[in-house]
Amino acid sequence: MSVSAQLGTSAYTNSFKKISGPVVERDGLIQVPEQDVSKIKYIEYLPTWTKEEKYIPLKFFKHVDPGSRADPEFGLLFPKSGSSIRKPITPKFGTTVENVQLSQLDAKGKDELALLVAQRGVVVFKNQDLAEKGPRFAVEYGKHFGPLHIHPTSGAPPNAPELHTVYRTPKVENLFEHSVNLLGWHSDVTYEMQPAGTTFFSVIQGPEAGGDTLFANTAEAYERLSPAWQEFLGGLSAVHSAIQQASASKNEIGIVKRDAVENIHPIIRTHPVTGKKSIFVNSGFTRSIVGLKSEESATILNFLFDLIGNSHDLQLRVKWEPNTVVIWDNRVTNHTAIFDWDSSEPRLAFRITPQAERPVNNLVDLNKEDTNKVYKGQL
Ligand SMILES: O=C(O)CCC(=O)C(=O)O
Ligand SMILES: [Fe+2]
Repeated sequence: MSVSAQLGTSAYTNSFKKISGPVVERDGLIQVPEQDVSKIKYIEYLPTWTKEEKYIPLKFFKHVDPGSRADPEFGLLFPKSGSSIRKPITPKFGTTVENVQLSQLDAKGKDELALLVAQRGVVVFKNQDLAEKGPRFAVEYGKHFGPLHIHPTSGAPPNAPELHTVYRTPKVENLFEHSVNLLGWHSDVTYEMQPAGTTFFSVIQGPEAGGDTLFANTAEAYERLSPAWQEFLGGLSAVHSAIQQASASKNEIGIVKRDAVENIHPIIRTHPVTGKKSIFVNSGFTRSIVGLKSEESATILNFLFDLIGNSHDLQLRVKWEPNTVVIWDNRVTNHTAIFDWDSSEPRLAFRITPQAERPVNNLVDLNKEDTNKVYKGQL
């Protein structure tokens, strides 16, 4: 197998049609076939595309993370006299929260939420009314956390292009025809200069069992490295690419809303709020290490993908129930969908994707457009 064939062949970037099923052109929109729509509870979240929808390249902006303004005592989320409760999912990673209604949080409550998510990596909220409030509410809600990313290829509700939807048709057959599993570990849109930070995801309809989402803690993955490797990797940066995702989408449904980009990010990034370091590579989008020979680069990246994807002792698994909303900090986690059900039950989810700062190794470089000076121009 060639070096390039070992990298970046994730289910996430390559198997849109296999996983999502066919789309048709109807009423001027590319969308799911009519017979599938009757099975869907919240049809306003179904993905749609138009060939005319085009966006100009994203521009740099300074990001002040809402978590940096938060009360570290969490007096609004978890008031001493209140009924809200939090339980860790694993000791260092993930928290489940009950008796907090996300839609009711004011600006200060949302700041606390950003801090909680930064500290715990993944936070699971049960019994939420976000889906019921509709796509536009979700969009307005998410803007507090950063400018919302419009995905270059994903489908979205017609009135909410900022949402990214994930849909699997009832009619996928022979899912494992070409691969023994469909795991696609990634963090979201890391090919952008400023990838996602505090990211919201809700599976609003899914199978009775299956379709869970796996998460890995990349801050903990960094802690597992020896000091020598921490130092070595701290001086390196990697190319993240949207090209495979865009070309798969172009071939399969003829859609690319924004030209594919590549960006270089430090392999070890530092979180602007917690100050913690994490490994910032993912098998979905990270292609090569700047300045290394191809075999060296592939060896290191495959080692890191393996550390993140196969260390079950730094991972957690979310089982979706109706009205669960999960928020992850995309800077300190990787995740993968799980396609393990072959019943005719569809699965429909939406994501709110606020962008955050340009990743930096050292916080002295925070919010400088030219942050990664030493790496620039080496694509
Ligand atoms: O469907 C899932 O469980 C995860 C999908 C995903 O990776 C995403 O929307 O960012
Ligand atoms: Fe994702």
